[in-house]
This record gives sequence, structure tokens and C-alpha cells, in this order.
Amino acid sequence: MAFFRKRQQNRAAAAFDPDASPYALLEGVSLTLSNRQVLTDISLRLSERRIGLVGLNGSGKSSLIRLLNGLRLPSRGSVRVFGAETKQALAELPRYVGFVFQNPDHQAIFPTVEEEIAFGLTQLGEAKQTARAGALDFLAQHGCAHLAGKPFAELSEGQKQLICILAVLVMQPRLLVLDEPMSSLDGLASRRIHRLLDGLDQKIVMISHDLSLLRSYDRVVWLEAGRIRMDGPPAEVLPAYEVDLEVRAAAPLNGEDL
Ligand SMILES: Nc1ncnc2c1ncn2[C@@H]1O[C@H](COP(=O)(O)OP(=O)(O)OP(=O)(O)O)[C@@H](O)[C@H]1O
Repeated sequence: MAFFRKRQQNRAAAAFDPDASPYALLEGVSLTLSNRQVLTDISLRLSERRIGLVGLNGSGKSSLIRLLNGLRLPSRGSVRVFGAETKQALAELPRYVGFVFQNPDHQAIFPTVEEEIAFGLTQLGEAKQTARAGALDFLAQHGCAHLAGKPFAELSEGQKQLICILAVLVMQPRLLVLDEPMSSLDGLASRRIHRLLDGLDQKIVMISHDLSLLRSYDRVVWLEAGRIRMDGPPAEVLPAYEVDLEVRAAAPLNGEDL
């Protein structure tokens, strides 16, 4: 009896509310990896449509966004996404939170573009044949029909990142989390992906070292050494972050903060 009660409690705790506001709620979150404290006492309520995340290398940005799709679980505190505590909702999270990796080669797992997109549809329960037809449709909707049969490895960097984003979007997640998606793209590919993201209905949380991309965002969170240093509108956070970068860059080179 106690067993069934516990299962029912877990199910209730994992119930998603797609319209939850905030869509992500982090309370007193700390994260330790290999005996190293990577995040310390992070509390955030994320409800804005477009949120940018900035900070120096190693400040904890990737670790923080991995908490949003359950790739990392907090060592202390709690992370709720669309109302469900992530550690109790790992199986369902990918339907709500799409994650785009910095390096497309780390994300793509299928030999061809069509298979990469179709996989998302099979995850939603589509039969293989319907998923392939759906993938072709989806690629055509995004002007990529000509890429369907191509091996992923033969795509340009911009095409690879676009396909990885589409492979996530085909599952229609409510939230899209992106880890520096433009970092290896040229100016044109970067602008094109930025425009694509801008036109989406999904909520977006994105890490970027290109601060110009975040100027139009609703909110920017600045992480420093695993803690929130500043959090607010881009017009306040970005200039302060840039000043900090200038001050650090002007200090004598010692190799420690690179
Ligand atoms: N699996 C791990 N084990 C131990 N330490 C880790 C692990 N993953 C990350 N770290 C450490 O955690 C800290 C934060 O890493 P994280 O990748 O989250 O930072 P980041 O801000 O995304 O950095 P970057 O801008 O370079 O991608 C770094 O010091 C990193 O070395």
C-alpha cells in the first residue's frame, strides 16, 4: 500500500503544466561535479520569452542550462520545469524542453538529415514510415527539402546547426535551451539562425558570447564563478558585463583567467 501511495505521489509531483509561469523555477540550487562546486545557491524564476546567459569560460553556464532538461540534477535545492521537479520527470522532459548543443557533431546521431529529424517524431510515438514522411514535410517547411538525403557529416557548419535545431523543434518543445549555438558559425549563418530563433513561439534560454545577439532579449543573467552576479534587462546587464571584461582584459596577462 505504501509503495502505491509513493508511486502516486511521484506521479503527481511529475505532472507538467505547459502554461506554468514561471516555466522554470530554481530554488537554492548548488551543483557539485567530481568534488568541485560548480554552481552555488542559484535561485531563479524564469518566465520571460527570451533569456540570455553570459559569463566567462568556466563560470557554470552550461551546467546551469543542463539543469533545465535534466542532463544535470542539482546536488542541493530543487529545479522545477513547467511545474515538474526535473529529477522526477526525466523521461517526459524532452517533450517539453529541447536542448541544442554547442557542437552539432555532439548532438547528431543518425547518418542522414531525414533520419535525424524523423527520430524526434518517433519519440513522439509516430510509426517509422509516418515519421519519415513527417520529417520530409518539416524539412520542406523550413526550406531544407534538398538536404533530406544528405549525410550529416557533409553539411556545412551552418546547415549542421540548423538541422540540429530543427531536429529539436520537430518535437514541438515549449522551451528551447541553446548552448552557444552560433559559436562556430560565420556572420551570415549566425544571423540566419538568430532570425529563425526570433520567429519561434517557444520560450528560449540561450548562452552566447556574442553579446550583440542578446540585446533584443527580454532578460540577461550574468554568471560568475557559479553564482549569479547580475540579472536584469539587457540594457543594464550587458554594459556592466562589458565593462567588467574591459577591466579584466586590461590587467597584466597571467594566463590564469583564460
Ligand atoms: N563533469 C565535470 N566534472 C568536474 N568539473 C566539471 C565538469 N563539468 C564541468 N566542470 C567544471 O565546472 C565549471 C563550470 O563548467 P561549465 O561548462 O558549466 O562552464 P561554462 O560557463 O559553460 O564554460 P564555457 O563558457 O567554457 O563553456 C568549470 O570549471 C568546469 O571545469
